[in-house]
Amino acid sequence: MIETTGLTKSFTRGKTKVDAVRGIDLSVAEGELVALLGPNGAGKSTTLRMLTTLLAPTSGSARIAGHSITEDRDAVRRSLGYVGQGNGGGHNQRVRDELLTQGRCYGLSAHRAGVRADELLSALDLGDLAKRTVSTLSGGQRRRLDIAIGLVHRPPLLFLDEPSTGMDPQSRANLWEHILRLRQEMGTTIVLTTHYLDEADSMAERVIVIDTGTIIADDTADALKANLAGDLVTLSVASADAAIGLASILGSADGVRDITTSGERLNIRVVRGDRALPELLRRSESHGFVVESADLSRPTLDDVFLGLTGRSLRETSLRETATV
Ligand SMILES: Nc1ncnc2c1ncn2[C@@H]1O[C@H](COP(=O)(O)OP(=O)(O)OP(=O)(O)O)[C@@H](O)[C@H]1O
Repeated sequence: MIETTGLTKSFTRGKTKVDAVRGIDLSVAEGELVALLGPNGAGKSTTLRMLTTLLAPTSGSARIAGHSITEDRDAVRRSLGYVGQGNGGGHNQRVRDELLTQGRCYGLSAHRAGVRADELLSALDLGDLAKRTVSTLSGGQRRRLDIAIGLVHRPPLLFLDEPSTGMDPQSRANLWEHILRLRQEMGTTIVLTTHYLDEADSMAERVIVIDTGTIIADDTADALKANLAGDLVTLSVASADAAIGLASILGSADGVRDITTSGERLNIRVVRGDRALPELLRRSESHGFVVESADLSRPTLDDVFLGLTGRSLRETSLRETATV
């Protein structure tokens, strides 16, 4: 559905050149649900804007549903829906009229535009709001309308740029219910960007981590967490000396990747915490160390980002948001 080779975009800001996207090679198959995850300014939106033909790449190429984004823009646009970061609905239109107008823009007859509008109102639970003016909708309702607008022409591919940013947890969960249902019913390929680590973790089948314009990891959330971060076992012993002594013994245990001590605590990165913990406790005991407490925590995608870049995604995003 999506194939890119060396996709690159540079901007010139005054005398400064900004390399927003630096040679992205990407392949997304039909029906996949992919999250692009990265801090502010990583190049996620610029990538989406190139793939949707809104921005011309500086170099490299991409094909959407077999069509070149530079040579066959009309066919590309017919193949995709794009829900950008801002709300797309005309504020003074009524909800159903907005969908009718969009359908007409895509060349549907008045009758077919009406049928499609009603289908989408029902699919996105907007039926009760059909006569409401867009400006009176809540943030979550507007986002659902945006998605309906993106789907008017039945595209096989839908791009969502931060679909749930700024929503409360309940509205986010509701939006996701709709996204997942649409996908199940229509088989739509979905590519979205998000800042929400938990969202990428639980909803996407594949997570592509982008930093400074390049892809730095691409896998399922589980595989990224297992391969790049690992679980964290924390053991406490009686003293800092005991912790240092025990660390030298546990370092060679199966599945241990890294051990650090902090006072009487040992922080042990392991491949699979559920398997490693019993072995670590057995070893400690057989060498005469008394473990006073043991804790196992699973990594988050933030740990993955930290492992890859040495920076926390959460902090990077917050810091960069603060300096905008
Ligand atoms: N039109 C533009 N002119 C100049 N620089 C731009 C332009 N659009 C984006 N950039 C710069 O390109 C880089 C990537 O921006 P982009 O919006 O793609 O990041 P992002 O990952 O989508 O960030 P966010 O999560 O904040 O939306 C940033 O440094 C941004 O300031």
